[in-house]
Amino acid sequence: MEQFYTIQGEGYNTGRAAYFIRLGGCDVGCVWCDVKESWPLDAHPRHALPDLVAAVTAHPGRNVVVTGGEPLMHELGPLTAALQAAGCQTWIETSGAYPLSGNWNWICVSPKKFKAPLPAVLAAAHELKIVVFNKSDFAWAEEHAALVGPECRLYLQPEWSKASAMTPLIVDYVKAHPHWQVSLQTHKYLDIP
Ligand SMILES: C[S@@+](CC[C@H](N)C(=O)[O-])C[C@H]1O[C@@H](n2cnc3c(N)ncnc32)[C@H](O)[C@@H]1O
Ligand SMILES: Nc1nc2[nH]cc(C(=O)O)c2c(=O)[nH]1
Ligand code: SF4
Ligand SMILES: [Mg+2]
Repeated sequence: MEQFYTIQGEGYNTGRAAYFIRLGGCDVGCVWCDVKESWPLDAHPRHALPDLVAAVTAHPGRNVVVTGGEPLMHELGPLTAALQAAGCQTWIETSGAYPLSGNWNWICVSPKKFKAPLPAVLAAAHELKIVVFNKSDFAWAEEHAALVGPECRLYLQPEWSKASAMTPLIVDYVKAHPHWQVSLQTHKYLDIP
Protein backbone atom coordinates (compact mmCIF):
# COMPACT_ATOMS: atom_id res chain seq x y z
CA MET A 1 0.00 0.00 0.00
CA GLU A 2 2.83 2.37 0.91
CA GLN A 3 6.49 2.37 1.88
CA PHE A 4 8.49 4.95 3.78
CA TYR A 5 11.74 5.35 5.67
CA THR A 6 11.15 6.67 9.17
CA ILE A 7 11.73 6.03 12.86
CA GLN A 8 10.03 3.03 14.50
CA GLY A 9 7.58 4.86 16.74
CA GLU A 10 6.28 2.04 18.94
CA GLY A 11 7.38 -0.72 21.25
CA TYR A 12 10.78 -2.33 21.83
CA ASN A 13 12.50 -0.82 18.79
CA THR A 14 11.19 2.72 19.35
CA GLY A 15 13.62 5.36 18.11
CA ARG A 16 15.42 3.19 15.58
CA ALA A 17 15.50 4.06 11.88
CA ALA A 18 13.48 1.60 9.82
CA TYR A 19 12.03 1.22 6.35
CA PHE A 20 8.30 0.47 6.53
CA ILE A 21 6.51 -1.71 4.00
CA ARG A 22 2.74 -1.48 4.56
CA LEU A 23 0.88 -4.31 2.83
CA GLY A 24 -2.78 -3.92 1.82
CA GLY A 25 -5.53 -6.14 3.20
CA CYS A 26 -7.05 -6.57 6.65
CA ASP A 27 -10.31 -8.16 7.78
CA VAL A 28 -9.79 -7.85 11.55
CA GLY A 29 -11.96 -4.72 11.75
CA CYS A 30 -10.62 -2.76 14.73
CA VAL A 31 -13.08 0.12 15.26
CA TRP A 32 -10.20 2.46 16.16
CA CYS A 33 -7.71 1.34 13.45
CA ASP A 34 -5.50 4.25 12.42
CA VAL A 35 -4.99 2.93 8.83
CA LYS A 36 -8.46 1.86 7.67
CA GLU A 37 -7.46 2.77 4.11
CA SER A 38 -5.25 -0.36 4.21
CA TRP A 39 -8.22 -2.73 4.60
CA PRO A 40 -9.06 -3.57 0.94
CA LEU A 41 -6.95 -6.53 -0.18
CA ASP A 42 -6.73 -5.80 -3.91
CA ALA A 43 -6.94 -1.99 -4.08
CA HIS A 44 -3.21 -1.39 -3.87
CA PRO A 45 -0.43 -1.62 -6.47
CA ARG A 46 1.80 -4.71 -6.49
CA HIS A 47 5.58 -4.33 -6.54
CA ALA A 48 8.18 -6.79 -7.83
CA LEU A 49 10.48 -8.05 -5.04
CA PRO A 50 13.73 -6.74 -6.61
CA ASP A 51 12.20 -3.24 -6.88
CA LEU A 52 11.11 -3.37 -3.24
CA VAL A 53 14.57 -4.47 -2.09
CA ALA A 54 16.20 -1.74 -4.21
CA ALA A 55 13.91 0.88 -2.63
CA VAL A 56 14.88 -0.35 0.86
CA THR A 57 18.62 -0.47 0.24
CA ALA A 58 18.61 3.03 -1.28
CA HIS A 59 18.49 4.17 2.39
CA PRO A 60 21.28 3.70 4.93
CA GLY A 61 19.13 1.82 7.49
CA ARG A 62 18.87 -1.97 7.35
CA ASN A 63 15.83 -2.53 9.60
CA VAL A 64 12.61 -3.26 7.71
CA VAL A 65 9.18 -3.24 9.36
CA VAL A 66 6.54 -5.21 7.47
CA THR A 67 3.10 -4.01 8.57
CA GLY A 68 -0.31 -3.35 7.09
CA GLY A 69 -3.14 -3.97 7.00
CA GLU A 70 -2.61 -7.45 8.33
CA PRO A 71 0.66 -8.58 6.71
CA LEU A 72 0.12 -12.27 7.55
CA MET A 73 -2.79 -12.38 5.10
CA HIS A 74 0.09 -12.72 2.60
CA GLU A 75 2.70 -15.49 2.24
CA LEU A 76 5.78 -13.61 3.42
CA GLY A 77 8.53 -16.21 2.89
CA PRO A 78 9.80 -14.74 -0.42
CA LEU A 79 9.76 -11.16 0.92
CA THR A 80 11.74 -11.92 4.08
CA ALA A 81 14.20 -14.12 2.16
CA ALA A 82 14.90 -11.31 -0.31
CA LEU A 83 15.28 -8.72 2.48
CA GLN A 84 17.59 -10.90 4.56
CA ALA A 85 19.68 -11.76 1.48
CA ALA A 86 20.16 -7.99 1.07
CA GLY A 87 21.44 -7.74 4.66
CA CYS A 88 18.25 -6.45 6.27
CA GLN A 89 16.74 -7.22 9.66
CA THR A 90 13.11 -8.26 9.22
CA TRP A 91 10.57 -7.01 11.76
CA ILE A 92 6.82 -7.63 11.62
CA GLU A 93 3.79 -5.89 13.13
CA THR A 94 0.87 -8.33 13.25
CA SER A 95 -2.43 -8.96 15.01
CA GLY A 96 -1.57 -12.68 15.00
CA ALA A 97 -4.90 -13.56 13.40
CA TYR A 98 -3.29 -15.49 10.49
CA PRO A 99 -0.58 -18.19 10.47
CA LEU A 100 3.01 -17.02 10.59
CA SER A 101 4.95 -17.09 7.33
CA GLY A 102 8.40 -15.67 6.60
CA ASN A 103 11.59 -15.56 8.65
CA TRP A 104 11.62 -12.78 11.26
CA ASN A 105 14.28 -11.12 13.39
CA TRP A 106 11.58 -9.40 15.48
CA ILE A 107 7.91 -10.30 15.86
CA CYS A 108 5.53 -7.80 17.45
CA VAL A 109 2.07 -9.25 18.09
CA SER A 110 -0.77 -6.85 18.90
CA PRO A 111 -3.79 -9.09 19.51
CA LYS A 112 -7.31 -7.84 18.87
CA LYS A 113 -10.75 -8.59 20.35
CA PHE A 114 -12.24 -8.40 16.88
CA LYS A 115 -10.41 -11.52 15.57
CA ALA A 116 -8.52 -13.70 18.02
CA PRO A 117 -4.77 -14.26 17.66
CA LEU A 118 -3.52 -17.78 16.87
CA PRO A 119 -1.72 -19.48 19.80
CA ALA A 120 1.30 -20.33 17.59
CA VAL A 121 1.82 -16.67 16.65
CA LEU A 122 1.59 -15.56 20.30
CA ALA A 123 4.12 -18.25 21.23
CA ALA A 124 6.58 -16.88 18.62
CA ALA A 125 6.24 -13.23 19.72
CA HIS A 126 9.29 -11.23 20.85
CA GLU A 127 6.97 -8.42 21.86
CA LEU A 128 3.30 -8.33 22.93
CA LYS A 129 1.78 -4.89 22.40
CA ILE A 130 -1.72 -4.37 23.80
CA VAL A 131 -3.70 -1.32 22.68
CA VAL A 132 -5.59 0.04 25.70
CA PHE A 133 -8.96 1.50 24.71
CA ASN A 134 -10.74 1.14 28.04
CA LYS A 135 -10.15 -0.05 31.62
CA SER A 136 -11.18 -3.64 30.90
CA ASP A 137 -8.20 -3.98 28.56
CA PHE A 138 -5.76 -4.49 31.45
CA ALA A 139 -7.36 -7.82 32.41
CA TRP A 140 -7.50 -8.74 28.71
CA ALA A 141 -3.78 -7.88 28.43
CA GLU A 142 -2.94 -10.27 31.28
CA GLU A 143 -4.88 -13.08 29.57
CA HIS A 144 -2.66 -12.69 26.51
CA ALA A 145 0.54 -12.28 28.53
CA ALA A 146 -0.12 -15.81 29.81
CA LEU A 147 0.04 -17.11 26.22
CA VAL A 148 3.45 -15.73 25.15
CA GLY A 149 6.89 -17.15 25.91
CA PRO A 150 8.89 -16.23 29.03
CA GLU A 151 11.27 -13.88 27.14
CA CYS A 152 8.51 -11.90 25.42
CA ARG A 153 8.50 -8.16 26.23
CA LEU A 154 5.13 -6.80 27.38
CA TYR A 155 3.85 -3.36 26.28
CA LEU A 156 0.71 -1.34 26.96
CA GLN A 157 -0.02 1.32 24.32
CA PRO A 158 -2.86 3.85 24.61
CA GLU A 159 -5.37 3.90 21.80
CA TRP A 160 -4.65 7.25 20.12
CA SER A 161 -8.09 8.88 20.50
CA LYS A 162 -8.26 7.77 24.15
CA ALA A 163 -4.65 8.60 25.00
CA SER A 164 -5.39 11.47 27.38
CA ALA A 165 -7.68 9.25 29.48
CA MET A 166 -5.81 5.94 29.18
CA THR A 167 -2.16 7.03 29.48
CA PRO A 168 -2.42 7.92 33.21
CA LEU A 169 -4.07 4.52 33.85
CA ILE A 170 -1.26 2.79 31.94
CA VAL A 171 1.36 4.67 33.97
CA ASP A 172 -0.27 3.54 37.23
CA TYR A 173 -0.65 -0.02 35.95
CA VAL A 174 3.00 -0.32 34.90
CA LYS A 175 4.15 1.06 38.27
CA ALA A 176 2.08 -1.62 40.01
CA HIS A 177 2.88 -4.41 37.49
CA PRO A 178 6.46 -3.69 36.40
CA HIS A 179 6.76 -6.66 34.05
CA TRP A 180 4.81 -4.40 31.67
CA GLN A 181 6.25 -1.34 29.87
CA VAL A 182 4.66 1.77 28.38
CA SER A 183 4.60 2.11 24.58
CA LEU A 184 3.58 5.43 23.02
CA GLN A 185 3.00 6.13 19.33
CA THR A 186 5.97 8.51 19.39
CA HIS A 187 5.85 9.14 15.62
CA LYS A 188 2.52 10.90 16.12
CA TYR A 189 4.07 13.24 18.70
CA LEU A 190 7.06 13.78 16.38
CA ASP A 191 4.69 14.36 13.44
CA ILE A 192 6.54 11.93 11.17
CA PRO A 193 5.08 8.96 9.21
C1 LIG B 1 -2.05 -0.50 11.92
S1 LIG B 1 -1.49 -1.95 12.73
C2 LIG B 1 -0.92 -2.96 11.36
C3 LIG B 1 -0.37 -4.30 11.79
C4 LIG B 1 -1.38 -5.33 12.29
N1 LIG B 1 -2.61 -5.31 11.55
C5 LIG B 1 -1.67 -5.10 13.77
O1 LIG B 1 -2.76 -4.63 14.09
O2 LIG B 1 -0.77 -5.39 14.57
C6 LIG B 1 0.08 -1.44 13.47
C7 LIG B 1 0.04 -1.18 14.96
O3 LIG B 1 -0.76 -0.02 15.21
C8 LIG B 1 -1.57 -0.27 16.33
N2 LIG B 1 -2.69 0.66 16.25
C9 LIG B 1 -3.59 0.76 15.24
N3 LIG B 1 -4.48 1.73 15.48
C10 LIG B 1 -4.14 2.28 16.66
C11 LIG B 1 -4.68 3.34 17.45
N4 LIG B 1 -5.77 4.02 17.06
N5 LIG B 1 -4.06 3.65 18.61
C12 LIG B 1 -2.97 2.95 19.01
N6 LIG B 1 -2.41 1.94 18.33
C13 LIG B 1 -2.99 1.61 17.16
C14 LIG B 1 -1.91 -1.73 16.18
O4 LIG B 1 -2.39 -2.33 17.37
C15 LIG B 1 -0.58 -2.31 15.76
O5 LIG B 1 0.21 -2.56 16.90
N1 LIG C 1 6.82 5.60 12.72
C1 LIG C 1 5.94 4.60 12.73
N2 LIG C 1 6.12 3.59 13.60
C2 LIG C 1 5.23 2.55 13.55
N3 LIG C 1 5.27 1.40 14.27
C3 LIG C 1 4.25 0.61 13.85
C4 LIG C 1 3.54 1.28 12.85
C5 LIG C 1 2.50 0.61 12.05
O1 LIG C 1 1.61 1.28 11.53
O2 LIG C 1 2.59 -0.61 11.93
C6 LIG C 1 4.14 2.51 12.67
C7 LIG C 1 3.93 3.64 11.80
O3 LIG C 1 2.96 3.76 11.03
N4 LIG C 1 4.87 4.63 11.88
S1 SF4 D 1 -5.60 -5.61 12.78
FE1 SF4 D 1 -4.22 -3.87 12.49
S2 SF4 D 1 -4.63 -3.08 10.39
FE2 SF4 D 1 -6.26 -4.53 10.91
S3 SF4 D 1 -7.92 -3.22 11.66
FE3 SF4 D 1 -6.73 -3.84 13.46
S4 SF4 D 1 -5.15 -2.27 13.77
FE4 SF4 D 1 -6.01 -2.00 11.70
MG1 LIG E 1 0.89 3.12 12.30
